[in-house]
Amino acid sequence: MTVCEAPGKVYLFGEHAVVYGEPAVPAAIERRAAVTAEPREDDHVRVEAEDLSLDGFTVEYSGGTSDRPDVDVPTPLVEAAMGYVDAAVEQARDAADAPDAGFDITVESDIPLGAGLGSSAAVVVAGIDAATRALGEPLDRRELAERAYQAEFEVQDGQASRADTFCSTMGGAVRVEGDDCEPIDAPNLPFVVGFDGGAGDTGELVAGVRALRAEHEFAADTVESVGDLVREGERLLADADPGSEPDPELLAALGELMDFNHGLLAALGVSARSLDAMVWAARDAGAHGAKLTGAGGGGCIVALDESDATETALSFTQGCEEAFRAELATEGVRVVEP
Ligand SMILES: Nc1ncnc2c1ncn2[C@@H]1O[C@H](COP(=O)(O)OP(=O)(O)O)[C@@H](O)[C@H]1O
Ligand SMILES: C[C@@](O)(CCOP(=O)(O)O)CC(=O)O
Ligand SMILES: [Mg+2]
Repeated sequence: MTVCEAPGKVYLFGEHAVVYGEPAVPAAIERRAAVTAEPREDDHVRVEAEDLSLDGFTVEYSGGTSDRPDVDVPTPLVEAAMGYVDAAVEQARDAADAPDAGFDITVESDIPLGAGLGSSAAVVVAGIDAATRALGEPLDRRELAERAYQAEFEVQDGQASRADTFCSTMGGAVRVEGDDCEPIDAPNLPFVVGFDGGAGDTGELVAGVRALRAEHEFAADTVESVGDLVREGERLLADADPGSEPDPELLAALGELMDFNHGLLAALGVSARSLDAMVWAARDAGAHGAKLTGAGGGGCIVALDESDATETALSFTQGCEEAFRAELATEGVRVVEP
């Protein structure tokens, strides 16, 4: 039995624009998905995903995607939920040259689903790592990240960047621009997350931005402007002392860029009333800056505040279901049981 766990992430800045080749800076946070992989004698895959919103379920199916699991929940829900685990198993089979390998897979996660904290990437990264290790063919982290990206790319119909999967694999803060992915030094940023209890459909939201961008030059310019502010944010981070407590001037400058980034994302149509309400509650509470994180449409915002004021204000904000401090996860995917 092999167990690996991988972290979720917040976007300091750059989501959506990163899909079109602009740079983005996500940072891994201490909320993890743990995947257990136990090889089987046959070619079946049995998946236990207790944390899924459909009250959790267990399914068993044989190799290949044509054979759908036999469970008592609507097929589209199962397919949506199974997609990433399926894709991870396929990548592991391919990497280990074991097309008929079967597994018992268990997923346990404390990352809310579809909320912009990268639960899909964490499941895929931990899943491929656990399954390849269980087959005795561990991957180096660069290959693991690349295969995890391929898996997300397939499930999301060709609409994915390498940002989530690279960040979840490596941990810490990273910068991603096209296929150029590098860990970066970052100070210990005081992230506060607000969660509206809902979710957004990543594929649909990305497709919406794609359509806007194709239709209006000003939407394409907006995407480019996101890239410009990310480049400015990168310069700020590069000048800061890595690993230290950030000084107030740096926090103020990063926060200003986050505020700007949220405005541009809202212009691109991916914010929501609940996300805007949480962003404003954070700003009113004195956060240095606040923005939605991830695909948007619903889910989470991230704010910078070293005091407790933002977390407290969010917990009293209508539409905010949960507020918590998110520590930077300096370690990416890790083995819990070899
Ligand atoms: N604990 C889990 N078990 C199985 N699948 C999961 C789990 N967590 C997330 N997933 C998969 O990831 C999907 C959400 O991914 P996505 O829409 O990209 O949002 P995000 O990555 O922001 O959480 C879920 O619908 C499900 O398919
Ligand atoms: C919108 C996007 O930039 C980020 C999506 O993040 P999440 O799956 O919502 O955590 C898409 C991508 O980069 O693959
Ligand atoms: Mg995702």
